[in-house]
Amino acid sequence: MDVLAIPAERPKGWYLSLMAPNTKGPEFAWLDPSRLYCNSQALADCVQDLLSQFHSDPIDLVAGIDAMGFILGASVANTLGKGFLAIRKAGHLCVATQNQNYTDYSGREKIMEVRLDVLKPGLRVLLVDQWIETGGTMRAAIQLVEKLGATVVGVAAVAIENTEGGKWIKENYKFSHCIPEALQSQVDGKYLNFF
Ligand SMILES: O=P(O)(O)OC[C@H]1O[C@H](OP(=O)(O)OP(=O)(O)O)[C@H](O)[C@@H]1O
Ligand SMILES: Nc1ncnc2[nH]cnc12
Repeated sequence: MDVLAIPAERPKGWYLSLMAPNTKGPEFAWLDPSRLYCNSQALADCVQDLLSQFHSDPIDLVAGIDAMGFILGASVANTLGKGFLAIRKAGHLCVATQNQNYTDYSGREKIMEVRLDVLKPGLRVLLVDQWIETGGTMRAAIQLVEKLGATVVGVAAVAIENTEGGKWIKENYKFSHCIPEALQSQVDGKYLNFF
């Protein structure tokens, strides 16, 4: 595969075949989407797909989740001409933070944190992460934004699996993702036929 090649035709989600399956075992995520960020057209098309639901929504700030959500979130922010806020896994920020416990697809208890001096009532925030599997990580980020009084305009990720938590997000927030309807059942089954 030529990872950097830009095809002549670019149907919806064309870049998803750049993602690579887990070859290391169950303690890792089932997939690594990050190779699609290596292809500049793939990243640009992915960002446009994520923004397609939000063209009529005022957004003040994009927040991305540690770590891979930083890449996609910063790309979305840059495309929108807005700033970017990092939502961190605990233990890195040297300033006062709001913290939130959560459990993700690994089943491990984790803590996420955000600095106290950016989010405030009235601020409209678009939350971006690479992937939503159980939804635990995104739900914690939503809780952090809302605890500080800001508004979650919506949630964007390459994929939102139809898990209990993924469905909760879809039912309660405006959302966008990059998975064509015909591929969603493969994503939910954690196997893509193009691997
Ligand atoms: O919906 P969930 O089950 O909560 O899982 C989703 C989270 O897991 C992945 O990140 P991971 O913690 O693997 O870290 P990374 O971004 O550093 O790769 C992914 O990028 C989301 O942040
Ligand atoms: N990057 C990812 N790919 C697939 N499943 C995931 N679950 C959590 N992160 C994921």
